[in-house]
Amino acid sequence: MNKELVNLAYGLKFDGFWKPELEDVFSTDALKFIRVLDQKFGTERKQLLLERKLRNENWYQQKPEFPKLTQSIREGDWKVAPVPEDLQDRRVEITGPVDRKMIINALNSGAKVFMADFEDSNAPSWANIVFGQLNLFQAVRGTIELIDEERGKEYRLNSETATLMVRPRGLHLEEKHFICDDQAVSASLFDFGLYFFNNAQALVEKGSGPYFYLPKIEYYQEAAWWNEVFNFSEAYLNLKPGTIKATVLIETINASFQLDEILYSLREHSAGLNCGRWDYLFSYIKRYKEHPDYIFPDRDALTMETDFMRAYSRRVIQVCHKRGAHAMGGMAAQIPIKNDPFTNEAAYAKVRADKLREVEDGHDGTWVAHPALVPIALEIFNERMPESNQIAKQFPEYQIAAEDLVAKPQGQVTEAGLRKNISVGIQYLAAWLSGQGAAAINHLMEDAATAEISRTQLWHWLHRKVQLSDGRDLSRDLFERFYHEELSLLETEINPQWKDRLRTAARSFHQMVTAPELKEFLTTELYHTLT
Ligand SMILES: CC(=O)SCCNC(=O)CCNC(=O)[C@H](O)C(C)(C)COP(=O)(O)OP(=O)(O)OC[C@H]1O[C@@H](n2cnc3c(N)ncnc32)[C@H](O)[C@@H]1OP(=O)(O)O
Ligand SMILES: O=CC(=O)O
Ligand SMILES: [Mg+2]
Repeated sequence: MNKELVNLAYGLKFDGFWKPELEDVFSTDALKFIRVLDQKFGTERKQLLLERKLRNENWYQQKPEFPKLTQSIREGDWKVAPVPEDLQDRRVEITGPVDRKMIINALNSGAKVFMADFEDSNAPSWANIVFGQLNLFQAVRGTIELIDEERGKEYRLNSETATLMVRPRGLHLEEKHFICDDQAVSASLFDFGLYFFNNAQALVEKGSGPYFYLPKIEYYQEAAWWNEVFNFSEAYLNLKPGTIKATVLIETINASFQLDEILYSLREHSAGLNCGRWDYLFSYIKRYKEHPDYIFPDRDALTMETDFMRAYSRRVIQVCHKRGAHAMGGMAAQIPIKNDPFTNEAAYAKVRADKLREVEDGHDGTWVAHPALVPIALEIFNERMPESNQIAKQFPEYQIAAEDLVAKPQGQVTEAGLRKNISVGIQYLAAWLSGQGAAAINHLMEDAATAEISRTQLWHWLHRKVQLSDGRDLSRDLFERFYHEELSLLETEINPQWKDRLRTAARSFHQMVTAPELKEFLTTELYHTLT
């Protein structure tokens, strides 16, 4: 890419570093497409975000209900368009950031689908974003490889690989390295647009297609916006309408009330829904932050067995199957524990139990965070779901009312839970600020969604001066004591070389937790600090 040419020809201002090998991805035609997308859809995205903000103000004071305006959609007899062959069987999907080695490992993992993630598990530094696009460009063409000389390991794709899906960043995020009319372009349009423009044709030619996961959608109007983006993009490349397929993550409390509407908005492009449980909890805590009766217990107590979580996941299954769509399960946070077979087995047992509940409840597939968990989840789904999916199974017996989706969480807030949130939050932020969007902390997968639960819970508990299980009220002084003790502990354990980074992360985390207002996303607050 010639920087000056881009600046002159397309009115885009480019402000990132450049490497010649990126030329494949940043052709001037691809950049022109980003420019066109942003011009055509950028203003409406901002409008949607504004509406989101207005709707979310005092959300908790409104009676939980399914929208009256769209009753006919909920009661209507319609189905989504069928999905292509390579999206029929999605029993196990592996996810991971758009890192070169992980892309190769995930595609070779034996999972049916790999979701390459620009979102929760990716810290959106310019390097991660652009090399992520290059990695995917080569993955689509089968040329991606990595030679790790130090470990004497070479990575290439097997002859059979997982179907590739890509998760662009959410609507709230921007890509600051591309400026269009003095404004940063939408990160959603940037990630989607570049991947789509560079790869859609090649994917179709090899019998697959441009498939996406859409994160953090809150209202069906946002799904309708994506649908327009898809229609326009297909026409731009002369692709058959409906070539793009997308699974929407149901990971906000608002979206839970609009499942039919979201599927309907995308019905020619829909590849079902997925239960993004971690962001869902984060969203629920945010929307109920002012409610006098809602206190969320320790993070560990908020499991999929909790009434409101079970109601949410079962409703996703019920609605998806009624509409002929896949209902995908979510991510258990356990990952393998090396050199400790006993605790490792306990972690695997938790994953098995989670996948068993999902398949028995009616999910058509699930997510795993690590290649070692692919066979574990496959075994459960193979045993209980002999067909490619179980969409044909209807669940009229699931009687889920609006109130069930927001049933009050039960349980206690403990000192241990509080300390864990502080420690995990600081450690995750330190990883994120150094460019790593997913990390293994306390043998669990942590990413932006899980860390957000820790942050919002602490903010909520502190601002409500919550009573701990031992009877103490959480005063600011008590919080400060826990915070400093947890930070000191981390400082003694960390390699001295990383101490400064840890302290910077701790300062940012502390600031967000003690701020008078709960910030909507840590990723938007801290994006400016990522280079
Ligand atoms: C809330 C949500 O949005 S969930 C979805 C988003 N989150 C994710 O996708 C997280 C995905 N998982 C991960 O990022 C990783 O598993 C982590 C960071 C949690 C742990 O990674 P590591 O510390 O590297 O794990 P570990 O050392 O056990 O890895 C062993 C091997 O598996 C590979 N691996 C681990 N996880 C993955 C993955 N998800 N995809 C592909 N390869 C993986 C590693 O690269 C490593 O490869 P190598 O042996 O060739 O060097
Ligand atoms: O994206 C998935 C989630 O659980 O959040
Ligand atoms: Mg998420």
